[in-house]
Amino acid sequence: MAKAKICGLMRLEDIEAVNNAHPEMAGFVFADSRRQISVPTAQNFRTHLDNDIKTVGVFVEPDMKKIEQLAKEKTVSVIQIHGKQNQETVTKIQALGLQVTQVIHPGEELITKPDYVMYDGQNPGSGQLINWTQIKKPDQPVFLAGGLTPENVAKAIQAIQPDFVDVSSGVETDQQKDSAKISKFTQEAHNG
Ligand SMILES: O=C(O)c1ccccc1N[C@@H]1O[C@H](COP(=O)(O)O)[C@@H](O)[C@H]1O
Repeated sequence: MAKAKICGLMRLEDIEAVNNAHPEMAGFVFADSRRQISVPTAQNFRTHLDNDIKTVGVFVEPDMKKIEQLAKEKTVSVIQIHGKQNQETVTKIQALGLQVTQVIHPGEELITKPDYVMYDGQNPGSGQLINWTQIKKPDQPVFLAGGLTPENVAKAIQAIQPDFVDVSSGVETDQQKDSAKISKFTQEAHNG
């Protein structure tokens, strides 16, 4: 069994699909991406999302002004950082009462002290599978991301035994979130 995070929600109907499937976390992308949403959109989505689903703000280079806004309005409770590791930034974000997920690549050493660690590829959100053979388990709860789908997630859980599995492209059809794929992915994660 692994917990699930569905990332890159862009429409109110995506929020409805996530409420129905009920993963543990949902992600809003603030990084430069076709999935990027604004802070007011994320605030609106948060009000429609079930209370017990944790929300995550996804950044490459953290924008502290946006992060302060997100913390103040309680729009997210976790910040996911794909960029360079920097302990000063991690500490600043934690001081706002938010948790931090540091993304690293297979084979890379963790040099910061985040709350969670995520293994993802060099091109986040591209649906590319990562090299599972180079994953070392840190002390923190670990997320596996990169190219997961409803079809391969059970195999990934069996191989790596991550605490969380994370998906964006793998639950889309024609670049939009697909409610049936979101349900199947979440079920497979919870049963895996
Ligand atoms: O989804 C994006 O566009 C994105 C942009 C910038 C940083 C991260 C992004 N997404 C993250 O990528 C992983 C894996 O995505 P995929 O399943 O391989 O498509 C996921 O954690 C998203 O949070």
